[in-house]
Amino acid sequence: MTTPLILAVPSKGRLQENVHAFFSRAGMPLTQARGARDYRGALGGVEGVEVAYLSASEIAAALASGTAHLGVTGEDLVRENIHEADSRVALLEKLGFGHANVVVAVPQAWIDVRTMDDLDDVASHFHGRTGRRIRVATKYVNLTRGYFARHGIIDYRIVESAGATEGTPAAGTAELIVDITTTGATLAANALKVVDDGIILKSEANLVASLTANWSGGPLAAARAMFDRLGAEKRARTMREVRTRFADCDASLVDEAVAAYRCVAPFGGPTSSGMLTLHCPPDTLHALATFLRQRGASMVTVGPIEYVFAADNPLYEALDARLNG
Ligand SMILES: Nc1ncnc2c1ncn2[C@@H]1O[C@H](COP(=O)(O)OP(=O)(O)OP(=O)(O)O)[C@@H](O)[C@H]1O
Ligand SMILES: O=P(O)(O)OC[C@H]1O[C@H](OP(=O)(O)OP(=O)(O)O)[C@H](O)[C@@H]1O
Ligand SMILES: [Mg+2]
Repeated sequence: MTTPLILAVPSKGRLQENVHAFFSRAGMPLTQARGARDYRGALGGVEGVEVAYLSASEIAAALASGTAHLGVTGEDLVRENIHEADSRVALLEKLGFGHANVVVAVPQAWIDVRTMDDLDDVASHFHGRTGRRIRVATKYVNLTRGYFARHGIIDYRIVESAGATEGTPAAGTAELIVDITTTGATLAANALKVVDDGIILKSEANLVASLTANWSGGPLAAARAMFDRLGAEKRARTMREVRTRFADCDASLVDEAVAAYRCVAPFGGPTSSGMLTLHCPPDTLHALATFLRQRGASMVTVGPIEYVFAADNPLYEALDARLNG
């Protein structure tokens, strides 16, 4: 038996549902053989994949150590939990969900603190005046150290926080925080504000590959099949199929349409009877349909596309380049 590809996906939390939807959309539903308490599963439609259900932060660790080949987790957790992340994992694709910014936030009452430079001044004064260093509450210890160092801030100390980080300034256990924010509601509710140049990272969920895992044989072949489907679904999702037939439809008209409406002619120019198929992005669709009718089409149909399988496999090529580059 060949060794399986281990795909690590969130077992809980806010990314879980989106990850399931992401694979299902590409025709590869995550299936848990023995119900939701089974922490191993399979991926429908692709042979040789074993799904490991882990927490979002455990996924980063599994990718770094190579116990998982692929995983879906937030970039914030990758950068925080993996030392020199880019040498051990490859962030193959941003997935468009799980958006959150890792930010430096201070009390709104600190009206003189707008920038990281202002914060540096406050930190030095605080140290000089009290003999203590200002405390930064966070669970993003490594991201905080790196960012503060890049801004030349040294007069601070980190108070590790496991949860309710935004409450620490009011509770008197820290002066400021580094945490993630999405809507800003939690920061506002705790009378905190983001420092102007205090966005450490704009994070979202990523498809991440381990560069330390053993890819030989089975796993690489499984990844290729999985990525072929993901790529086909992605191309399909961003396009609509446009069909028409009219006598004056010729190659130059197709060139014009391709240039003006960012569409593609997947099967080339029109047939001898003027039958044409185009793939067109949603935002230029109506303009394209108007153009075709002005040029003589009496009917234009538009439909969704489920998959576009092409010769290339961009995700696989990206992985291959990182593994062999
Ligand atoms: N508003 C948000 N709050 C927290 N995490 C968010 C938010 N929006 C997106 N995320 C992302 O979700 C991921 C965290 O997911 P989740 O909360 O499931 O894991 P976790 O909190 O690390 O799990 P654990 O309970 O083991 O600590 C991070 O990558 C984070 O950036
Ligand atoms: O900017 P907002 O939209 O308000 O979101 C940010 C908040 O959401 C998350 O907390 P969560 O509710 O997950 O609680 P937890 O951190 O205790 O898990 C995160 O840790 C922030 O506290
Ligand atoms: Mg949380």
